[in-house]
Amino acid sequence: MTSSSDMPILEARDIRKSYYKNQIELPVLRGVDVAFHRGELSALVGRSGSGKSTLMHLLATLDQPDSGEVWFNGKRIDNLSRRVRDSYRNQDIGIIFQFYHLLPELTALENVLAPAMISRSVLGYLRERRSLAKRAEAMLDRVGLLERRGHKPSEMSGGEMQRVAIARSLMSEPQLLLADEPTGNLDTETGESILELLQQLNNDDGLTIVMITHDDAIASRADRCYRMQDGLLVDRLKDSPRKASDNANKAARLIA
Ligand SMILES: Nc1ncnc2c1ncn2[C@@H]1O[C@H](COP(=O)(O)OP(=O)(O)OP(=O)(O)O)[C@@H](O)[C@H]1O
Repeated sequence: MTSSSDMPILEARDIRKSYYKNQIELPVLRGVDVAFHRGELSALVGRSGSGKSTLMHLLATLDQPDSGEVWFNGKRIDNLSRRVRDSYRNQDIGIIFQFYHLLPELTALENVLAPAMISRSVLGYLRERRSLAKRAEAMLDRVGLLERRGHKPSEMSGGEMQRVAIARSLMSEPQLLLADEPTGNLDTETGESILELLQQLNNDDGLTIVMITHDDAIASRADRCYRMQDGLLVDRLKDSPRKASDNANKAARLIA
């Protein structure tokens, strides 16, 4: 029998996805099975065009597969209504991207607050605005950027913008962070500091992280690593089940 701690937090089952150009089918995912476990830092590594971002979009329910299933915490989520999928995305997962996706007119603090504002009614936001602002400051502090709270993206470095994006992704206390090439736009040293931050969030807070990268050296920092090639998962490169159970216990303690 599978105990709840063995159950993957996020799972893709036989996922297939094609794009069409001039009525010609381009199969991008050709039957992907992959399971990510609570408390682990996992990497999906593969060359450009292997289908990593497409898979991440499906795992995040930003798009739907042609066939196959996506499961989160033991529930199928790919076939839910748009509204329920949106709420999964807003509440249960955090997402960060290579190019940060910050709003240029807003300060760091306002960017961190933006999803909380958008997902609430005006009244709901006004009622909670003090505690939300406090939490946003705590998240900026967590990523080492509190003193930059009033800076706009144009006044920040790439590494700082990625930290703001990470702080924003943590606002809803997600169970899982999906990171698409989180260091892809950064120099080696800055990328290293972002990787260290992700490792801290994983080790210290028990946050489950799935990181997409084309870089083997970055992927080697993960506890578990899967290789994608031409729309298929071809290799499971390493496992670390002990870390998983340690972190699952840590996450359970945090929730309690
Ligand atoms: N909306 C789309 N329409 C048509 N083709 C697409 C679309 N999105 C992606 N593709 C194609 O699907 C394939 C896989 O793309 P995907 O972005 O998933 O790969 P990737 O491994 O993440 O690559 P990269 O590291 O360069 O982002 C590529 O050949 C790409 O050109």
